[in-house]
Amino acid sequence: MRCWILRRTWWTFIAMWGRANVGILALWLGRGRVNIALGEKEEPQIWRFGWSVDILQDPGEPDPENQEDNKENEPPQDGEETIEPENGGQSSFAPAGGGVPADSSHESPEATGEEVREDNPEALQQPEARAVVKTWAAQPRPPGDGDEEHIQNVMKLACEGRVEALRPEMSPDTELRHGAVDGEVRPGTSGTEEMEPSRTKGHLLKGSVEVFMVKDNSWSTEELVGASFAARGVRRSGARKSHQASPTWADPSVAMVGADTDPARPSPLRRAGTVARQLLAAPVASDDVDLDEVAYGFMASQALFCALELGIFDHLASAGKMKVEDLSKVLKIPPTRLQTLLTALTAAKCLRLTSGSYSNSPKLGQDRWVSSESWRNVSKFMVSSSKAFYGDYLKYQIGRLFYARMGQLLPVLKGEETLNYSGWFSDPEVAASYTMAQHNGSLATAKALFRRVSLDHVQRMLDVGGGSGAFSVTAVQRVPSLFATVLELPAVCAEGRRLTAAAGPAAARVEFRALDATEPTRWPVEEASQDLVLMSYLCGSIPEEALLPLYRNAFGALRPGGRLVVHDFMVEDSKDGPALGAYWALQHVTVNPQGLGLTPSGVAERLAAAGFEVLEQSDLIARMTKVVVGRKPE
Ligand SMILES: C[S@@+](CC[C@H](N)C(=O)[O-])C[C@H]1O[C@@H](n2cnc3c(N)ncnc32)[C@H](O)[C@@H]1O
Repeated sequence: MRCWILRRTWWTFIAMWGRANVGILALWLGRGRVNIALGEKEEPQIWRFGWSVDILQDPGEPDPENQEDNKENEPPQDGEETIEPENGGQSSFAPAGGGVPADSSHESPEATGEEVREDNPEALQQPEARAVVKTWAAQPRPPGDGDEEHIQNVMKLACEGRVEALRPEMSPDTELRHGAVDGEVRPGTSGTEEMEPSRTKGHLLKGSVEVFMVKDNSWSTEELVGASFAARGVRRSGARKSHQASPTWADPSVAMVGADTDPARPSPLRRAGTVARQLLAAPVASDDVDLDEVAYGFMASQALFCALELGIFDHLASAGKMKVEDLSKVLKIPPTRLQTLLTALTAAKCLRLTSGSYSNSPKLGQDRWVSSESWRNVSKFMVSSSKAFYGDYLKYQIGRLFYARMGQLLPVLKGEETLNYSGWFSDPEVAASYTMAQHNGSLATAKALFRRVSLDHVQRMLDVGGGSGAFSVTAVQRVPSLFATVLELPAVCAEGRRLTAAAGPAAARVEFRALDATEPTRWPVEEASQDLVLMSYLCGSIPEEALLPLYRNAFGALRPGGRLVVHDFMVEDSKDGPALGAYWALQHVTVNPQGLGLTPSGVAERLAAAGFEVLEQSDLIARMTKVVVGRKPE
């Protein structure tokens, strides 16, 4: 027995010793890989942030006379590596790329550095991994290289914690990180425009870069800056190479290695890119509320609404950039006061301040490598000449009307009476202003909806609570034989007729009929005469008790096989978000306190109760609106 115990102890000791050695070896190997991944030179020389693979393989002083070097520093020309705005405009670098490529088999694991992640993910969290990134980013720029301003800007923004994702349509940070790193392709939407999956891939990669730069507060400024440069370098160089190498957009960094370097000797850029992606995948340090952002967000809202009211974005768009004194003369606002507004807008990233002048997001083709992707939203969405402009929606409806309504939330929650839509719109000015704003907000959404919901075989459509007729106009423009009837409150019908008239001859196929949807009377259409009934943003605007009668009316109006499409602000069935859907539901309390905070299952249950088969529940505007489709059985 003693002998057995001794033998056992001896073997246990040997096994532990062996394991310890393997562990030490693994750590050593992991450390080696990390060092390799971050660059062979302990003290990298002047770093050029990845504009040229050649230079990156051997970082050194760029030759100012060398035309190739200079070319790499030039901003890309319009049309190069860009997506046109109508495609969703998500990425100006990699039109449809990003994520992990479908086929990366040409790469050795060593070249991709993937084993760093798989074998030893902790290695990337080790201090030396970050330290090297830090050293790397902190390298001085060669004089005359022309990028100092950018570096300073990025550093400044990173220091202030202001470099972050701007896109409201993005998924939560964590998802993006993992989505990007795992190369997952997720359909998504951009604002109100639908994106193709391939573009979504690019979007995810782009998004991830922006997100990791900021959101993880556990990172030091140097780490953020360093990793951001790493990721940008990878993306930028890779996008060019993959563009040349293949019409399908693969992971830029991978494409770059495959196309331009010897896989046996991966370039420092490639390795650094891998590290950046690993860091990207690091768990989010905190999921806590940002109390200040929530509490003081209304001040930023007002800055934005005032800028829209004053036409600041339009002025800056025409002039390119303006000093506060010049803008003050144009707007006739005292310079000190205006300065305060401009500072707030700059802090909120609506504007950019460079050498004492203010500008909107840079235009495509300028300043791209640091800023254009993250600072495009104002130029794209808030300048009235842009196709994607929705500033009027924010200005007239959110800024002028809902902002004030929201101030009534507490009394309404406590039971105080409030005006419903019908009462609110008895003031024709309110009805007109609201409806005009809604038109500006809904046209793009309508296009996105009808890309999702087919109009094949739809000849007759009812647009209940159809507002300005934005959805009806879009539908009749798509289908030349389609007739649409908008059922709306009387004051809105008047404004709707005026607005649709501007849509040209197709508008003749849109008619407006007055109706209060809360009154369960029969609708002014024949039974079983409609192919499609649409309720966009109506169900959140009327009391819960009116919903089932409304759906029953829709059922009666539809032919067998016809569909009812409910589109609205909705939260998930779990009722824990998303935030934008939840805020809108809360806003609705101030106009419709008896309303149902909409969820897909809440709507679906009522559709089923009215006799519909529920065909689909899906997102339309990411994190904000959803669509539930019911079909009347044949
Ligand atoms: C946010 S707007 C949406 C308009 C349009 N469906 C769209 O998506 O652009 C909500 C609309 O519901 C209409 N609405 C609210 N209560 C209504 C009621 N009881 N009867 C008819 N329409 C109503 C409002 O007049 C308003 O035009």
